[in-house]
Amino acid sequence: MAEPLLRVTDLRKIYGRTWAVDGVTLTVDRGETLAIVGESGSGKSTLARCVARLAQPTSGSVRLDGVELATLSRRRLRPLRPRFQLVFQDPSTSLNPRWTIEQIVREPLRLQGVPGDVPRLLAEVGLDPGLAGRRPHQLSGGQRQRVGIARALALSPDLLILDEPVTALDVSVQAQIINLLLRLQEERGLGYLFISHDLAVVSAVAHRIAVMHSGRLVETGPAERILGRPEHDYTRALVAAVPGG
Ligand SMILES: Nc1ncnc2c1ncn2[C@@H]1O[C@H](COP(=O)(O)OP(=O)(O)OP(=O)(O)O)[C@@H](O)[C@H]1O
Repeated sequence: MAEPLLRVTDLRKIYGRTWAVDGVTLTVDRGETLAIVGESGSGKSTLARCVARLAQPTSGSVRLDGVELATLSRRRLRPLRPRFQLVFQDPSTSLNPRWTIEQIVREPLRLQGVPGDVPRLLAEVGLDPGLAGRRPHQLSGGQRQRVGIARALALSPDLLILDEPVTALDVSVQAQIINLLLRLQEERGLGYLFISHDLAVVSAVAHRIAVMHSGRLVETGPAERILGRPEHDYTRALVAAVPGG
């Protein structure tokens, strides 16, 4: 069988006495969205940060296309960074307010020393390339998140780690960003590790869902099965809490 794009095995992260991530095993294929759902404090963001190596895992394995990331030095990790990129929850804090949109989207290209077509990236995420000279505060929340996505796409990654990417947005804007993410996945064959506490959002994007509780995955399966016939009590409670669910 082909190696999945992302294979996380028995990943752990301890903060003081808290096992924020406690033995997580999962895979994400090319073109697939695995959503991680769970309440606040269940460890979702820590998992995302460990996979992206913004936090150093305490133990366990993170393999991208079979290459181990968890134990690589920063220097050896650097050439692999373009292949996995993060999109953050709040574009108003994750985009440098002093930079223009052009500078923000160009930054990963500059750091890797590669050329790139910023106007084309802006157009690809549905932004008028004429906005390139503006600064983040001159854009709407949805436009800012499109900039965050354009920045993440600049180095042509295989995997996007999306940490609550639409949580800070109005519901109507959420739908537009979700549609954009679906289109980009189809066009580019991207794998998504999609972190969200919102099951309504997750039902629109996920192929599979992993349910996280106290640092562990209590249940993983196809999205329809997890949402329609949850097996674990914790998942049942999450699903029951969704309006109309
Ligand atoms: N840098 C840190 N230092 C100490 N403890 C931390 C740190 N980051 C997370 N934790 C703890 O790890 C646990 C998991 O937190 P995490 O933020 O990963 O959960 P989450 O599911 O993403 O929650 P939220 O949706 O509120 O961000 C919590 O108990 C949290 O207090």
